[in-house]
Order: sequence, then structure tokens, then C-alpha cells
Amino acid sequence: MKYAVIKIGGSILNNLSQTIIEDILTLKKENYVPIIVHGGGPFINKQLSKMGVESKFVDGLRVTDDEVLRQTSNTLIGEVNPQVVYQINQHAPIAIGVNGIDMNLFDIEPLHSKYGYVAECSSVNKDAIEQICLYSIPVVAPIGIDRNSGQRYNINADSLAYKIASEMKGDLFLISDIPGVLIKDEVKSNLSINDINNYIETTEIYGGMIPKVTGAITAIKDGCKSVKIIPGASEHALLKSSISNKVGTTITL
Ligand SMILES: Nc1ncnc2c1ncn2[C@@H]1O[C@H](COP(=O)(O)OP(=O)(O)O)[C@@H](O)[C@H]1O
Ligand SMILES: CC(=O)N[C@@H](CCC(=O)OP(=O)(O)O)C(=O)O
Repeated sequence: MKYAVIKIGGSILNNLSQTIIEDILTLKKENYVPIIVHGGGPFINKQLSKMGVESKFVDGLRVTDDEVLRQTSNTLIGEVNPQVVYQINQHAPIAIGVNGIDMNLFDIEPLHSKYGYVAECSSVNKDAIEQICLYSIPVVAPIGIDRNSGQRYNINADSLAYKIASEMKGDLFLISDIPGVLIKDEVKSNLSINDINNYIETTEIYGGMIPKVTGAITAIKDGCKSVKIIPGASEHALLKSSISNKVGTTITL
């Protein structure tokens, strides 16, 4: 049995192929223990703009003051998380929504104060995850808590998925709204650490893709078995990519 950490990006949530949900359940029947981590960036942007609050990002992270934190937490835990749980449970009533506060699922380390209430996951409560996975599929929202102060923190969903996959020694699937990592309009089926450094230097990998691919390298060095970036809109992309490297991009050292 091995863990499959499946990160569903906010960009694809409204356009997710139904077969991805079927694939998650197929993986569970076969040799995998699925853990889902979801994002929700576009949903948070929409909510903030409704409230007249501007979305600001530094180094790809949302600058999170009190009000942004409230809206982010409400959107991720109150709106996006139950939507993902509902979609899975329509197929099989097995998903449960959680975040870092539930069962002390993970600890956090706040990042620099220039980001506001933004943290990284510093360690994962493996026992709690193992317990949940015995009977269900956890759907994790990227909100954590400082257990001493009770302060909540906003966490980038990719970075949380990397940490969970490394600590659980699992395979990581990043589901996004792109067919994979594109170089000169073609999907690269394999990327090594050297390729990644080159393509960042030539700016063929840019923006939100930079933390995704560099985070992948760190995750693999830290114990994650493999990282695949796959298209959420494509039929059975998850199942196909778990079997071969023909879908999306596989990152290796
Ligand atoms: N070489 C590349 N191939 C594909 N996408 C890239 C590349 N370089 C940068 N990007 C950008 O990275 C984005 C995906 O990252 P991000 O927006 O963080 O996804 P998500 O919200 O699904 O996690 C793409 O939409 C694209 O704009
Ligand atoms: C600190 C930080 O930036 N947190 C992210 C959390 C959601 C996320 O990561 O969503 P995607 O995967 O859809 O981008 C945010 O507030 O947008």
C-alpha cells in the first residue's frame, strides 16, 4: 500500500473531469491510499473582490491580513472543501473534509511577516492521517493553526501537498488547468532537476510554475516517491498517469 497525495488546484475545480473522481476511487481499490489536498485561489480572489478587497501576492503567496485571512478561511473551509467532499461522496460516501485544526493534523511554521498570516507546514501528524485513511479519504483544506496562540494561518496548497507527500513517502499528483509543463508549446513528459534549472533560466518556466517545480525537487529529496503534474480536464488523467508517464509531466531528480 502506498499513499497517493492528490492536489487539486483551484484553477481546475469548476472544470474537473468527473473521471478524476472515479480515478481517485479506483486508486483506493487498487494499491493506493488517497489523500486529497485542494487549493482555491480563484474562489478566494472572487470573494475578496466581492468584499472590495484587492488580492495581493508576493513571491506567489497571498498577502494575508486579518480580513483576508477571515475570507480565505471561510472560502476554503466553508465553500471549497465541502464542494470537493460532496463531489466524491456522490460516487461513494467515503470523503471527509479536514484542515490543520482537525486532530492536530499538521503543525505550521509562520513565514516572514511581509506575507501576513502565511505559514508553511512544518510537520505532519502521520498517526492521525493513517487513522483517517483507514476508513475514509481525507480532503485537506490548506488552513493551519498555531497551537500555542490559536492563530490561524493561510498555507499555499502546493507546499502543503509537498510536505504531506514527503512525510507519508507517497506519490504526488498535482492536478492543474494545464496539460503538463509546456516547453515550446509541447508537454514535456519528463523533467529532471537540470532541465528545471535550465528552463527557469531561459524563462520557459515562469510565474506560478516556478514554486511548483522547485517544490517538487525538494519534496523528492525529502522522501516523496514521485511528482506528476497532470491535466484535470482530461479524461482519466489521474489513473493513466499512475500507470505510465504518458500523461502530463513527471519530475525526477
Ligand atoms: N512551462 C510552463 N508550462 C505550463 N504552465 C506554465 C509554465 N510556466 C509557467 N506556467 C504557468 O503556471 C500556471 C500553473 O500554476 P498555478 O497557476 O499555480 O496552478 P494551480 O492554481 O492549478 O496550482 C499556468 O497556468 C501557467 O500560467
Ligand atoms: C498563502 C497562499 O497563497 N495560500 C493560497 C491558498 C489556496 C491555494 O494555494 O490555491 P491554489 O492551489 O488554487 O493556488 C491562497 O490564498 O490563494
